[in-house]
Amino acid sequence: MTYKELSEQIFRKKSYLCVGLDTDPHKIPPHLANEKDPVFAFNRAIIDATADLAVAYKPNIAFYEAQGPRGWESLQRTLAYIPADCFTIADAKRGDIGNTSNLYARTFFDPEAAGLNFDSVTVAPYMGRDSVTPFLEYEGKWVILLALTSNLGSADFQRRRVSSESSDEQPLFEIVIKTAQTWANSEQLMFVVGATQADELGRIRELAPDNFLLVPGVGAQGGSLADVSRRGLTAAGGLLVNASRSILYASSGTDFADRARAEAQALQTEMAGYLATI
Ligand SMILES: O=c1ccn([C@@H]2O[C@H](COP(=O)(O)O)[C@@H](O)[C@H]2O)c(=O)[nH]1
Repeated sequence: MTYKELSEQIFRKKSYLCVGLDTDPHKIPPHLANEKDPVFAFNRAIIDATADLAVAYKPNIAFYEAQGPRGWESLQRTLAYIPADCFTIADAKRGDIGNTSNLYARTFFDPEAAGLNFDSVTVAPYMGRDSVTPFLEYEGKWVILLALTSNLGSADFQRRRVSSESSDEQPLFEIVIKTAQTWANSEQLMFVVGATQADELGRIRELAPDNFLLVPGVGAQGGSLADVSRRGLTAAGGLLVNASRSILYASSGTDFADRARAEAQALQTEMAGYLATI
C-alpha cells in the first residue's frame, strides 16, 4: 500500500486505528478450542468485527513463532484474511548484518519464501544502515524503524543524550530519525514512537513532518490518544495508533468479538473527531 493510499484510507474510514493481533492461545475464549486453528478462528472473528473501523492490522510475530510451525500457519491464514484495504505490519523488530537482513526481508515481503506478503516490517536501527537497507530494496514495502519505544527501558539508550561529530548533544532517538531519513524517503519509512512518550511527540513531528508514525501504547499501556493525536496528526493523517490487548481481550467470553468491536469503535469515534479538526 502506498503513502497516498494509506492516507486516503485514513480519511475514508475516519480512522487511524491499527488493531494489534497479539494473539495468545492461552487467552482465546474456551468455546474456540475445538476449532482446527483456534488462533486463526479468533483472529478471523476480531478482523470481521473491526475491519470497517481499522486501517491497519499488526500481528506481533512473537505470538506466532512461539507456537512453532502451527503458529506460522495461523499467521499465514491471518495475513491472507486481512482485507486488501488495510495496511499490514509484521511486528518482528528485525535487523542484522546485511546478508542476514536480506533473509529477514525475504521472509516478510516475498510470498514465495515463507508464504507472507506484508506491507511493512518493524526493524531495530542499532546495527545501522546496512542492516536496514535490505528491507528498503522491496519496492512498495515499508520499514518501520524503532525510534522511541513505549517501554520504560527506552530511557536506557534511546533517550540518552549523546554528541555526534556534527552536532551538540541530542537524544539518541533524534540521531536515529535524522540518520534514517538519509536512507529512505517518507514514502517508505515510518518510525515507532510510543504513546507513553507523548512529551517528545511534538519534537519528533518537527523532525519528521512527513513520515508516518506507528504509535503503540494506548489502551493497556495507558497512553493518551488525545495527546498523541494533538501532536502527531498531519494533513496526510500521518499516524497509525495501535491497540492490542485492550481490543483483543475486552472479554474472555462468547461475546469477545462484540466487545472488541465496542473498544475499537470507541477509539475510532475519538479519532474521527480529531481528524475533523485538521
Ligand atoms: O514501542 C513499542 C513497540 C512495539 N510495541 C508493540 O505494540 C503492541 C502493544 O500492545 P498493547 O497490548 O496494546 O499494549 C505489542 O505488540 C508490543 O510488542 C509496543 O508496545 N511498544
